[in-house]
Amino acid sequence: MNDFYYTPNPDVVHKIQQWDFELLGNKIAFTTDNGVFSKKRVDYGSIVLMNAFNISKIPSGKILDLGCGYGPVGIALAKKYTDREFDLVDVNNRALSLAQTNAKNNGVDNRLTIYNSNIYENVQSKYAAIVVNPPIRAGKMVVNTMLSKAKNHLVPSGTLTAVLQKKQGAPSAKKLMKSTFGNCEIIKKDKGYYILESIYNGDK
Ligand SMILES: C[S@@+](CC[C@H](N)C(=O)[O-])C[C@H]1O[C@@H](n2cnc3c(N)ncnc32)[C@H](O)[C@@H]1O
Repeated sequence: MNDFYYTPNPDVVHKIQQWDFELLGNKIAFTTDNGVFSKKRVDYGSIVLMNAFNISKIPSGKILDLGCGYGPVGIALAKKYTDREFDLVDVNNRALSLAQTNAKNNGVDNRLTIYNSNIYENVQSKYAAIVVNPPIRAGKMVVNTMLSKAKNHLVPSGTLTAVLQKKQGAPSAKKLMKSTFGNCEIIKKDKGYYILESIYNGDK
């Protein structure tokens, strides 16, 4: 049996929970279950990430919520920024099915596309922004690939915005993002969570 939230099909008995949570000024109804990340409340790092995300800095186009879990980041951003479309991807099918339910129950499913992808494996589009709260427990290879390959999935001037705790590798993630993109800023620090942001300036 495994209840690892970062596997395709967590083998753990279902325990559906429903609760409301205020994000970016909107009350959002969530359904969660065992076998998904942060099932009892929205993760604090994800809240810091969505609060720091600055829509006015990004070009026009779709936004990718990478490792969406049951959907808090993508759904909260979609509720707030009603002229944008979003793709939500995750490797965990249970999380994806909850994200679909949550998108529908909060009236944003018409602007969200939710699908399975192991990192960027099934990601075809280029995005105005990628937001990610990476799965530290899945290991460095997964986290580093999410950060370093983001470049291939952004339009010029698009941004990668990531949240990591200082103690879980934010400084080395910053170095990796800087070496990949040529730039990386810490745009927010809150209770040990760092929000790192890089801009894709196009390949010259
Ligand atoms: C830290 S959680 C964040 C979840 C969600 N964004 C949130 O705010 O609650 C990281 C997510 O990455 C997903 N993940 C793990 N490995 C992955 C992979 N190889 N490809 C895509 N997603 C993955 C996990 O299933 C998990 O939902």
